[in-house]
Amino acid sequence: MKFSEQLREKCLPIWRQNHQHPFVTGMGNGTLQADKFRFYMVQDYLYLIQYAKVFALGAVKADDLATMGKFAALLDGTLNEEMALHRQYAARFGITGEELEAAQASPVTLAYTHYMLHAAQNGTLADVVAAVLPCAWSYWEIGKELNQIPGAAEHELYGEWIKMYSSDEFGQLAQWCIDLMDEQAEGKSERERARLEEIFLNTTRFEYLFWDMAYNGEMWPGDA
Ligand SMILES: Cc1ncc(C[n+]2csc(CCO)c2C)c(N)n1
Repeated sequence: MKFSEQLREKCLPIWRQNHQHPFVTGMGNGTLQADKFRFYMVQDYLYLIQYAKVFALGAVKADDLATMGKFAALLDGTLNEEMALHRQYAARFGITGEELEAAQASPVTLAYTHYMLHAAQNGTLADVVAAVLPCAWSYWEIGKELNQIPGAAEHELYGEWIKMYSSDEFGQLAQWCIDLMDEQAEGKSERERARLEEIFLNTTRFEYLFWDMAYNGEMWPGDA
């Protein structure tokens, strides 16, 4: 069995919880309250900034030009395309550029992004991939599932999100990460594989916590 298949099998119960989370099902059937998505958009913007840095670390840790180039392209795409799209999408929810720039990371956003950065900074290329893979893979799975719901991709608020993450372009990125994970896990010791599994499991858990944080609008105690 491929390493990525092992990872998926191990995390399947959490993936199921992600798919059943009211934030996710609410995007699919259009019942999610706009203010919950608004909260998510702001936090996700902050998340993407840090995620871009993890891609930059992928270029640092890679030891062949093709992989370095791919991480550099992902970094460019995230910073100069995806984040611009995010700002446009956010504007539809009344979120201004100033609000995005001034936003504070919630406890879960901070914990999740710092965990990924810690794993990436202190580990090998395999650690970088284990940290980013659940984000790409789980969003693709969720995007594809929601896209099968009749009318979901045309919903005026959540349709764009569903179209973006179910797109072939996004699927290719997820598949590239899966293949790189398998390639990097090859020949690694049991101990190293266990560490990669732990990173993958923890970022998978953080994906769930991120949906939950957005659904409940969780900020720091005392903050609005
Ligand atoms: C909490 C959270 N998790 C995953 C993603 C998905 N995602 C973010 S960046 C990226 C790679 C392509 O730029 C992917 C797949 C998200 N947006 N927010």
